[in-house]
Amino acid sequence: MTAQHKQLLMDRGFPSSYDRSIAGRVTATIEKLFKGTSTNGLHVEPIQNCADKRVRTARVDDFHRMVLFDLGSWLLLYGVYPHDDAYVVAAKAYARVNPTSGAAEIRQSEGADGNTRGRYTDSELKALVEARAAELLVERQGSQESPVAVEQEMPEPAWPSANPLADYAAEQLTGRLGIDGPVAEYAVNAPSDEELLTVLGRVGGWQADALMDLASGTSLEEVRSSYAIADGDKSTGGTAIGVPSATEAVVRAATDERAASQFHLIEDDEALARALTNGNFDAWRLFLHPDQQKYVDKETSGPFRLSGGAGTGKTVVLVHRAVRLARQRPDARILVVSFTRNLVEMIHEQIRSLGPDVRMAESLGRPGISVLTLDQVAHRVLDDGARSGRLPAAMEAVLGWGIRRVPEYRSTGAYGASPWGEAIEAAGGALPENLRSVHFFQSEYQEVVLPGGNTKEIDYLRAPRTGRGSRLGRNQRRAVWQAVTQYRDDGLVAQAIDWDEAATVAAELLTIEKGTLPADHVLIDEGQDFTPARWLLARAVVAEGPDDLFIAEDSNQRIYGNRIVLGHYGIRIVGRSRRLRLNYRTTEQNLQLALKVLTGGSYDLDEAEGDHPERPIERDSDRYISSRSGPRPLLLPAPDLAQEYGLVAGLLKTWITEVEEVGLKAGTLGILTRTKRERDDFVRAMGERGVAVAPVDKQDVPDSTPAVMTLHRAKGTEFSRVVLFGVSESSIPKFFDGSTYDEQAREQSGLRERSLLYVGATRARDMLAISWNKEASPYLPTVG
Ligand SMILES: Nc1ncnc2c1ncn2[C@@H]1O[C@H](COP(=O)(O)OP(=O)(O)OP(=O)(O)O)[C@@H](O)[C@H]1O
Repeated sequence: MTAQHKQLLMDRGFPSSYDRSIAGRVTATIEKLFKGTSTNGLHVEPIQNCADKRVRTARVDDFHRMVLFDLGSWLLLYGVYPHDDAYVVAAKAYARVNPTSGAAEIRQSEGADGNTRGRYTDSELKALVEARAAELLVERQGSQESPVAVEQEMPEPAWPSANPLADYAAEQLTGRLGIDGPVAEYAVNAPSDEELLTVLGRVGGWQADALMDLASGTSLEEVRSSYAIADGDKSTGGTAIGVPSATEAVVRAATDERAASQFHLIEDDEALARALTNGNFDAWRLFLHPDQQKYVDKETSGPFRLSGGAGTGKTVVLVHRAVRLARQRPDARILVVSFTRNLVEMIHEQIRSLGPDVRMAESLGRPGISVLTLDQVAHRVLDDGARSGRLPAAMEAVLGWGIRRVPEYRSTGAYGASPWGEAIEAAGGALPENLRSVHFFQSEYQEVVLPGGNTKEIDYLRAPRTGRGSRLGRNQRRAVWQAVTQYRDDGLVAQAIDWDEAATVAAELLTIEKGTLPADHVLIDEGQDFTPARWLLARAVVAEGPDDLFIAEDSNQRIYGNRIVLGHYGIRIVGRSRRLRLNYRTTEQNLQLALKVLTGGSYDLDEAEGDHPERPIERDSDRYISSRSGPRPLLLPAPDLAQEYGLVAGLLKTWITEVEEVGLKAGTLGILTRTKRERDDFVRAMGERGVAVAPVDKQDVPDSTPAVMTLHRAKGTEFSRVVLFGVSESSIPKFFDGSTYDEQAREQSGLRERSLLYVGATRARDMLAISWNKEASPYLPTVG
């Protein structure tokens, strides 16, 4: 490599250091830097009296300069700043290797007072620790003076919670991990989790990441193995705080693969083009958390389940994994599945943006990546089955009747007119009144009859009903079967099947065809919401073996259907189940409120799978945590609906102005309601108050108008700011007629309602407001 041609290292903070409006000029500058620092118009200059003599600034435009480090054949891009700030940053920034962990870090030295990108300087950190030490002294003296604690029963507030690092000693963090002395001191003494995370947000870099991982329950040794590059006794070339390290040591540390979450390598034009898809360097494409990277790369011996709370980057991992597989195995048929067409479109776009070079399949079963819902997969399999002539036999095996062409599809519509409504009449009087419910029949059919392959009464009479609530006697089972027979007869007359039947028939077809299956690797997002029939299909589209099924799911976000056990449908994940814990989307304040909504619900599936995850989530030390801090959620109680509309209309007017001021569009605001009717009423009420908002159903979210949608539609989406509207006692939980047909159904409906609120509260990146009228929903935590 000649001195003329440079390779680039991009610091993780680089993409967020400048406004997107100058993205084009930043890219042009980087392209020139690639060709060499002496390229025309760059004016790459060293700085006088700087902390690190390798620092340079380069011209981006008349108003902005880039700060970078010239590290021989590598240029390390640090950030882009307004002209004057750039000089302040450049004078104080230095590149150093941490002597304990061996990790590279760019810091700003003592005394910097300009643009620090929101990060602490070395001297500010010292001051912070001294202030906390003084506070602690006062607290200790105070507690000695008044040792009598007043015992009082207090409702548990949403925040703040105890500092999760309080049990560590500062020396452990410094000695084992290489955390700076002042950061370690503060971390173990922080008054609460909220303050700890706010401070870590300003510490930034690998040190903040490592401490957040510790705070979410990862062990010290695991954290060390994620971030530490130090290799036995070999010298890291590290230096003390304030002292730049040798170029060779910095380059070695920053280009090590364990530094990939902090520095992105751009070695050639192709890598630059990839990094820059859509004209932007998106963090989710360039800087994966070490755990995310692990699950992108992991070669599994069979089905693998990746759990993780909302916003932990499950979809991001899935998208990276699909692209990684497609690059490594260009002829492989990779099927990526999500729950709705909207989500499928979103994932499709993300795959295109991460891997513009990878092959998208022309159709299911062809080489490349297909992104589909499982219902689309079922339809295509049925279509093939109709062409090969095997469809009637497969339908016969599942339903007891079959036809040669692909039947119509009918909705089972538990909330509207359902074909089950009439079929139930056929059950006669043997069933108790509470079980004469569309909801009961729908779930009995989905969870027992279809996956059990029941086509005759005798099959159903003997069928295990594991996991179902009410026990049924023989006569009651007979009555249920009468209704099932009627339901199927009605289907035959209409030549129509429902989507669960379609999935079961498709699974049957794939099993009896014995030909080539349509996929080599299947990656499933939103796994918590699929019914047994969809799992049977997912299992059937790919042969058992390495990397066959990769399932991302969050049982806390189950908002359809009931809890199920994958092992019952041939998907054995025992020993292959892991969890992501760091939330990238939601601020810690919003996340903690969302998690409190779940309190009281029992969601964990691992036990049911017979699995022993590396750490069950119930353990105290184990928790989801957010990498970002922000304002606490805004609570808007109102005495009646009209005033609730008024409050939210006022808030939206302010928010629209505020987001537009920072260059965002009003379409980044979301208002979420419990029902479609509440959504439509809301749109009308805002219109009357002069606030234009757009109802969103199947269509895309609008660009320049706040979007109003149901909590169900909001699954998988995100907004900069969110209003949860109508979180009133009268709206949430909402138990529809017949949905709570027995004790267990009631409990599961309650969990789904909690999950809906959790999903809603975790859609906001920056701000969350919650409004209600009269009494608040009982699921809303006490907020203190
Ligand atoms: N390594 C990362 N760096 C920066 N941003 C990230 C990273 N990983 C994820 N994100 C961002 O966090 C947000 C949530 O990611 P994603 O949608 O993949 O999470 P999820 O676990 O699938 O969420 P949910 O279950 O709530 O739908 C997205 O905006 C994504 O771009």
